[in-house]
Amino acid sequence: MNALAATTRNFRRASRLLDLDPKLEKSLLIPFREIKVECTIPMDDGKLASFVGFRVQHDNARGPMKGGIRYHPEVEPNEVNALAQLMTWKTAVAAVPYGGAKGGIGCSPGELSRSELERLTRVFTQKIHDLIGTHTDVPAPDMGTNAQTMAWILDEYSKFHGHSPAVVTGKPIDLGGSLGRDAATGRGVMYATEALLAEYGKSISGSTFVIQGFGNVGSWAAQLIHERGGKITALGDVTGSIRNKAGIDIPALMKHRNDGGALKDFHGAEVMDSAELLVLDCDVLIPCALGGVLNKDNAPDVKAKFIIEAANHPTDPEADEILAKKGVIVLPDIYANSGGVIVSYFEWVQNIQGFMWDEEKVNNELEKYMRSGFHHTKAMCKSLDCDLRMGAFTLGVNRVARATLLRGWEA
Ligand SMILES: NC(=O)C1=CN([C@@H]2O[C@H](COP(=O)(O)OP(=O)(O)OC[C@H]3O[C@@H](n4cnc5c(N)ncnc54)[C@H](O)[C@@H]3O)[C@@H](O)[C@H]2O)C=CC1
Ligand SMILES: O=C(O)CCC(=O)C(=O)O
Repeated sequence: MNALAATTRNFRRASRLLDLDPKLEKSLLIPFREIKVECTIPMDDGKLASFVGFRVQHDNARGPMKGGIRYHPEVEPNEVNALAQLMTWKTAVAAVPYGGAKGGIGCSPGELSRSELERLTRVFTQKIHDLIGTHTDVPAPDMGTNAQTMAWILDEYSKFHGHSPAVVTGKPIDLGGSLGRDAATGRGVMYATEALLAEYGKSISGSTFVIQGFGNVGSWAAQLIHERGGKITALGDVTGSIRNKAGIDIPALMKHRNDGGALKDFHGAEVMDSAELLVLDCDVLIPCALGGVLNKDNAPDVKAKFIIEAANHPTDPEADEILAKKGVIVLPDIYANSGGVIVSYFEWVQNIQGFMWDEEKVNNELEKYMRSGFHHTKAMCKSLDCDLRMGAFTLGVNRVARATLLRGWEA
């Protein structure tokens, strides 16, 4: 099922559980604005190349729209729409005063030089600068983008609007970024995992983990889980997968990666078939890469007892049903990976106040927000007798619906 159909299906199920008025349901579903722009740049060899950039602004009832910008060859309008909608429910579950948006450029960032990436980012910003802003729509990093990408957007935007640090989050610290933002999504995943396991009398220490994706989210989740005594028995990224039943030495793997080494060349583990990664025997499976990786074809073979959705929409609704029948507990993306946008909110607040927090404050506040999100999600599960995905969706959708009605925006 495509990403938008899957997200919309979950939204409609939540809407039915909440008994929303069909007109309100319709108004919540339709995006506020969809932007599609041509980005043509000269490449390093002097030839022109054209890329297509998107920004979908889904909803702003609860505040400025917020969400990452993805650089990936598979970026297309349908998926960006789904990701923007997910941001609307996610910011509401996290109880941060934002709506939802998402953007992206269809490109292969690994095949572009640094200067090509900079030109592409600046042209994209020139095309959308009038439609984003500190109090309208605030981008952040996602797959294939990072703090440097945000620095270029900030610089280009500021040429038109004056110095505006709060127009993007996930910036370098030297440009007003927040301490702790780089690790925030992975740290939030770790807190979410702790909270879920505790419900079942378990803990990170003594549990086994398999992680797909070793970029920003996956590598921080792996480090923080390893620090707390979790045993990571397998890991994979776009280049391949590795396993070690005794547990992978994550600090050693980080050093290997930071020295430019590929996963498959790491001496502390054996190379394995990536197709097997998601169905390996483990306590906790954490997808931290692409959407739709758990589907009707592989879900019957999943052996993990818990799935923590660090990636956005990694589980297709058909897989959800199969996993539920098998008794696998799935902690949904709109709660599990909300640590990133929570610390983005702290960054935005610090920029607006012109006052920086220390890292301990950022992490303590993040922990509070993650615990509160879990508590409120569980409360919805209890009152509506539903699973965690519907608990999180009903929590988020209900908060956005209330804000919409209070504004008098009912259709
Ligand atoms: N960066 C953030 O703050 C947040 C990211 N997310 C989600 O987390 C996921 C990962 O994002 P980041 O870590 O930021 O991206 P990233 O670009 O830093 O890392 C992506 C990782 O996924 C791997 N990957 C890509 N294609 C793959 C494939 N076919 N098979 C296996 N691995 C593959 C890459 O090799 C890399 O290790 C995405 O779904 C993103 O939307 C969610 C919330 C916040
Ligand atoms: O930090 C943010 O503003 C958004 C991060 C993001 O794109 C996501 O949570 O999927």
